[in-house]
Amino acid sequence: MQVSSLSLDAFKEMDYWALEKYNLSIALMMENAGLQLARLVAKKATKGSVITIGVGNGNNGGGGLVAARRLAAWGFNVNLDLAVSITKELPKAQLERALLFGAKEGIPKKTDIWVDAYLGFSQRLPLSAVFTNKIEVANASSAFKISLDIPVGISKDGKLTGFKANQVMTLAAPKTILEKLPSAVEVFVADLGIPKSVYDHFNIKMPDFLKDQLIAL
Ligand SMILES: NC(=O)C1=CN([C@@H]2O[C@H](COP(=O)(O)OP(=O)(O)OC[C@H]3O[C@@H](n4cnc5c(N)ncnc54)[C@H](O)[C@@H]3O)[C@@H](O)[C@H]2O)[C@@H](O)CC1
Ligand SMILES: [K+]
Repeated sequence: MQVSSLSLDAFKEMDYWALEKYNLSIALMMENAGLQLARLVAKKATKGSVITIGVGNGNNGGGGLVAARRLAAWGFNVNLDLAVSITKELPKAQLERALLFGAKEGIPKKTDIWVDAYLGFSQRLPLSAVFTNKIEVANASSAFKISLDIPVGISKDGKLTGFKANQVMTLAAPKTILEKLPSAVEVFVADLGIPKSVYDHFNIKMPDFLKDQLIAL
């Protein structure tokens, strides 16, 4: 029987296998993730929308920074809430590009759309104080909230204890941890460019990415 949702560990295994077997790189997949995230944000935004993207020092942050660059390129007002110093090679390069494209560092007075690319599937609970403080500030804002991959601070049983996302854009395949989110939270799955043979190998149903690379679940 094929499954459609994966545990985070099963997803990491599939992801790693795809990277190795098909000579894919994280940078390449991050580019796909960031483009789909930018599309989802742009659907919600209007011309004058103020967008804040919360960024951590990992690949989740890197995906958020690709989205920041794409949104800035489309003319949006993009702000970056850097939770920690961005020192890792890949997110650092993405940060430099996003700034060159016109994204600004800092939290503006009012945000219309707040994106959580603070932490993704490598987050360990409890979060450090710097992240809990960031989540508190974001949750106190009236902004529409979108999480990349999984919300920062989500508990193992899927309780939305952290960032209060209105939408979650998860990558490549649905994750079981997202099944227990409140029903009002809209979950989307985005195409990372992983081929069908990888889904078949792991006995997972591939979302119909031929139709659209961003699918509402
Ligand atoms: N193929 C892939 O693996 C891809 C992954 N992408 C994204 O990358 C994410 C995973 O990236 P990473 O593994 O770099 O990690 P994350 O971005 O989830 O986390 C970054 C780092 O935060 C630190 N951290 C973890 N728990 C913490 C805590 N409690 N307090 C403070 N710091 C903490 C860790 O050092 C961790 O490495 C995914 O969720 C997804 O969004 C995408 O960008 C593209 C492709
Ligand atoms: K996230």
